[in-house]
Amino acid sequence: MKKQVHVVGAIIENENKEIFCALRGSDMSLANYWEFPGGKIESGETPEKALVREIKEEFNCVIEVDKKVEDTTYEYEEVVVRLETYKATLVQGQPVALEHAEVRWVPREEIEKLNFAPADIPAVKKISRNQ
Ligand SMILES: Nc1nc2c([nH]c(=O)n2[C@H]2C[C@H](O)[C@@H](COP(=O)(O)OP(=O)(O)OP(=O)(O)O)O2)c(=O)[nH]1
Repeated sequence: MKKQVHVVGAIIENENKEIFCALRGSDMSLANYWEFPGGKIESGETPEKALVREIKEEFNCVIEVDKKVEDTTYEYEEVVVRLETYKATLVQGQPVALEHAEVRWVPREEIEKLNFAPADIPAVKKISRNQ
């Protein structure tokens, strides 16, 4: 059976209705795909707690997690990913890319132009439709 991973992603929006997007580096799995920043939920963690921890670890800032946007399961060649995405806002600091190749604040209606990881597409579509 394929490895199953349960991941959370943050859709962080600023006051200009721009979304924070992160590009995975060429040394990461799913290399060169854009994603909503986040990562794997550790055992005993709530999705919200995992998101706050991952964003602090990878971008050195603090977010507040808001409502859930999407819950998608996507089967990649080697792994099955369940990705839950949540709206979030920055409450402390500005995100800096500690592990990613690039980060960008992208106007909500333009995020569909980025090459997002396949598991993210349902959330990308929802967000760009203004939901
Ligand atoms: N953080 C995040 N991961 C995503 C998204 N979409 C998506 O398919 N993934 C996948 C990529 C990874 O396989 C996994 C997240 O893992 P991670 O970012 O915490 O860890 P990682 O790169 O070290 O993963 P791995 O190579 O060790 O398996 O979920 C997304 O929007 N955000």
